[in-house]
Amino acid sequence: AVPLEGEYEPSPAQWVREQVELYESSGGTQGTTLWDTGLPVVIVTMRGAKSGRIRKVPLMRVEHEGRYAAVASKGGFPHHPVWYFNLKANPRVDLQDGPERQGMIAREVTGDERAQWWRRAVAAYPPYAEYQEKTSRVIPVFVLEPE
Ligand SMILES: C[C@H](OP(=O)(O)OC[C@@H](O)[C@@H](O)[C@@H](O)Cn1c2nc(=O)[nH]c(=O)c-2cc2ccc(O)cc21)C(=O)N[C@@H](CCC(=O)N[C@@H](CCC(=O)O)C(=O)O)C(=O)O
Repeated sequence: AVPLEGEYEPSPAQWVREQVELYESSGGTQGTTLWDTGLPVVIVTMRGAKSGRIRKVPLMRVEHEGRYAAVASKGGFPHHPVWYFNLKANPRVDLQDGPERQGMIAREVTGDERAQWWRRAVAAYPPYAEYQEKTSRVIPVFVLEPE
C-alpha cells in the first residue's frame, strides 16, 4: 500500500503533536500508550478535508480480528473532533499500531454494527462510556478495515 503523501500539518495541541513525534520517531516503540495508563494508542494518518494536508491523530487502540475502531469522542465535548470530517471526506488512511503500519479504509458504522464496536471500544477504554453520558452528541464510531 502506498502511504499517504503530502505536507504534514502537526496538531495545534502540543501534547498530541509530541505523542505523534515520539511514536513515529521511535518506530512505534515509545509513546504508544495514553500517558501512564498503559492503555495502547494507535496513530491514524489522514488527509485534511479542506487543506488536503496530512494530519496525524492518536486514538485509543480498539482492535478486533485485524480491524480497528476510530472513536470520535474528543472527551465528550459537544462537537465532533475536526478529524471526523476528514475521515468522511477521505476514508483512505494509514494506521500505525506499534511498529506496524498499514493502509485502511474508514467507514462510519451505525445501528447494531456500531453497538458491537462501541462495546469493544468501552472494553478497551472505559472512559468512552463516561464521555457518552456527558454529551447529547452521539459519539461517532468508524471501523478501519485493511484496504
Ligand atoms: C485540535 C483539532 O483536533 P481535532 O481534529 O478536533 O481532534 C481532537 C482530538 O480528537 C485529537 O487531538 C485526538 O488525537 C485526541 N485523542 C483522542 N481523541 C478522540 O477523539 N478519541 C480518542 O480515542 C483519542 C485518543 C487519544 C490518545 C492519545 C492522544 O495523544 C490523543 C488522543 C485540530 O487538529 N484542529 C486543526 C485542524 C485539523 C483538521 O483536520 N483540519 C482539516 C479541516 C477539517 C474540516 O473542517 O473539514 C483540514 O486540514 O483540512 C487546526 O485547528 O488547525
